[in-house]
Amino acid sequence: MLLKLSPPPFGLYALGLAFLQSPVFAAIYDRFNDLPSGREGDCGLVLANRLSENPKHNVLVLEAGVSSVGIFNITVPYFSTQIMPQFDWNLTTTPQSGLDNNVIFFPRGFILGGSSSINGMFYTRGSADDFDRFAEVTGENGWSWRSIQRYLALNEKLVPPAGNPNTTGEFNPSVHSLNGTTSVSLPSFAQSIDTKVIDASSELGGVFSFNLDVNSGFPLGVGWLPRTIDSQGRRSSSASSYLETVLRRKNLDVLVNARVSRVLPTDKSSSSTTGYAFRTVQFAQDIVNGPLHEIIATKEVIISGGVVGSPQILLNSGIGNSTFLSSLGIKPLVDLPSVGQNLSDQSFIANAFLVNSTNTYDDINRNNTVKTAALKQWQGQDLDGLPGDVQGSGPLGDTFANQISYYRVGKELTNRFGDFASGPTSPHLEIYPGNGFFIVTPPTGNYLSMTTVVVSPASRGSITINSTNPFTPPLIDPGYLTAEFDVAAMKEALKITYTFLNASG
Ligand SMILES: Cc1cc2nc3c(=O)[nH]c(=O)nc-3n(C[C@H](O)[C@H](O)[C@H](O)COP(=O)(O)OP(=O)(O)OC[C@H]3O[C@@H](n4cnc5c(N)ncnc54)[C@H](O)[C@@H]3O)c2cc1C
Repeated sequence: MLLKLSPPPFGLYALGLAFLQSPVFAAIYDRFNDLPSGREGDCGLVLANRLSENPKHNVLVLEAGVSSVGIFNITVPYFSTQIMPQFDWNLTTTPQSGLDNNVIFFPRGFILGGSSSINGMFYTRGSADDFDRFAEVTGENGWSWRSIQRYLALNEKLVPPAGNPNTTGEFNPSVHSLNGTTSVSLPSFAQSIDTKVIDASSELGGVFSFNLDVNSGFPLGVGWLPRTIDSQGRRSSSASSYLETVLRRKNLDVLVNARVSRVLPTDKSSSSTTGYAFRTVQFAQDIVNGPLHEIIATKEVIISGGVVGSPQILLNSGIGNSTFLSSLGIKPLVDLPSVGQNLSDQSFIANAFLVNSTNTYDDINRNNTVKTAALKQWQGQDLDGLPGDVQGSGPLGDTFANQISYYRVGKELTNRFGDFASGPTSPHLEIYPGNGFFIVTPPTGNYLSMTTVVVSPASRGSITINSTNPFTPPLIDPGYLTAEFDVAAMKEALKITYTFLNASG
C-alpha cells in the first residue's frame, strides 16, 4: 500500500518502512554507509516492532538522536528529574503572552525512544470519556474505551516493583495486564510523605477520596501512581520495550543520528489532484555540512516524529497550508491547513514548599556523597554488610511521585467558560506530591513539591516553521494560559492544593 496524500486525510504519521529482499541481520547503525544495501524506509518503534513481526516486511527506523542502548542516565529512573541536554532537542517556545512573554524550555527526547526515554514514567491512562470522545470525533469505534482495552493489555506488563514490596491496596488487578510489552509497576521506594498523603485523602474525603486505581477509566480522586519501570528498577521506554527486545530480527534496522528533512513524492508524474506517493525520505547525518541522503521505501513511509518533528517534516515537504507555504518560498504539494495547528499542551506549575523534615530527596540532588550511596543501592551493592540489597532498589530506582490525584473544577467555572474535559468522568486538574524540589534544587532547605497541571486546557497554539532550511528549529507556540479558563482552573488547582496541605495528617 502506498501512502497517498490528498486532502483531507489527517493524522499523518511519517518516517517509513520498506519491503525488501534477502534480509541480512538486524542492528543499530551510526552511519548511513554502514546500512546493508537495499534497506529503505523507517517508522515509530511500536510500529517497527509490530510490522517486523512479519518476516516478509523489512523495516528501517531513522532516528535523529542517539542510541539509547546501555545509557546509564536514561536507565536509572530518578535521573528523569534532571535535564540531560545531550539527549534533548533543547527546544524553546516562542515568547508566551500568557506567561508575561517568557520563553519556556520545551523538552523532547533526542534519542531512540524519543520522549519516552527521558519522561517522568507516570503510567496514567486517559479516562473512559477521553477514549469515547476519540471514537466519536474520529467516527472510529476502535478508539472507544471498551475497544481500546485490548490494546492497553497488549501494551502493559504489570510487574512487581524492585525488591517486591507489598502493593496490596495500591491498585485494582482487574484493570491491569500481565502480558503486554511495557513494564509497569507500583512504587518500589516508600517516600516519607506516603502515609501523610493517604491519611489526608481519608481525612478530607469528598473530591479527595481514595481511588483504588486511577487507570480504571475513572481517575477522579487520590490514588497510587503506577510507573513504566521494571522489576530491576530500570526505565521501560518504547526503545527498551519495543525495539531492544527484537533487535535480533533480521528484517529490522535502525539508523541513528539521521535527521529527516523532508519526504518527497517518489512518482514525479503524480500531482495534487491525483495524489502524491511520498515514499522517498531525505535526511542528513551532518545537518551543517551534509550531504543529504535519499532512500526510497518500497512500500510505505510512516512519519512518527512526535508533536514537533512530524508537523515540521510535513511543512518542510510542502504539506500544509498552501498560502503559508508559498509565502515562505516552499512549493505546496498538498493543501492541508491543519498541519501544525491546534496544538494543545498542559500547563503546569511545580509548586515547592519549605518543610521542616530533613527526610526529603533534596540531598540526593545536591550532595554527591548522598547521591553516590543511592547509586550503590540502585546497583544492588551491599551498603550495610547485611545481605539483601536488591538491584534497582532505593530512591533512584523510582520516579519522584508515588501518588497522583485528579479533580474537576467547580460548576461555576464550567458554566462560565464551558467544559473542556471530555465528560463527567474526566478531570480538569492533576496534582501530584513529590518529596523534594526537583530539576533545579536550591543549595539549602528541604522541600515538598505539589505540582499542579491543567489537563483539559482550552488554550491552543501551533507548531510552524519560518525558514526554508529544514534543520532550523521550528516555532513552538503552545499558547500556555492564553485561555481564561486555564488561568481560572490553575487558580482552582492551587486552592485545592492548599486545602490538601492543610489536612491535619
Ligand atoms: C520531560 C517530559 C516528561 C514527560 N513525562 C511523562 C510521563 O511521566 N508520563 C507520560 O505518559 N508522558 C510523559 N511525557 C509525554 C510522553 O513522553 C510523550 O507524549 C510521548 O513520548 C510522545 O511520543 P511520540 O512518539 O509521539 O513523540 P516523541 O517521543 O517526541 O518521539 C519522536 C521521535 O522522533 C524523532 N524525530 C523527531 N524529528 C525527527 C526528524 N526530523 N528526523 C528523525 N527523527 C526525528 C525524535 O528524536 C524522537 O525520537 C513527558 C514528556 C516529556 C518531554
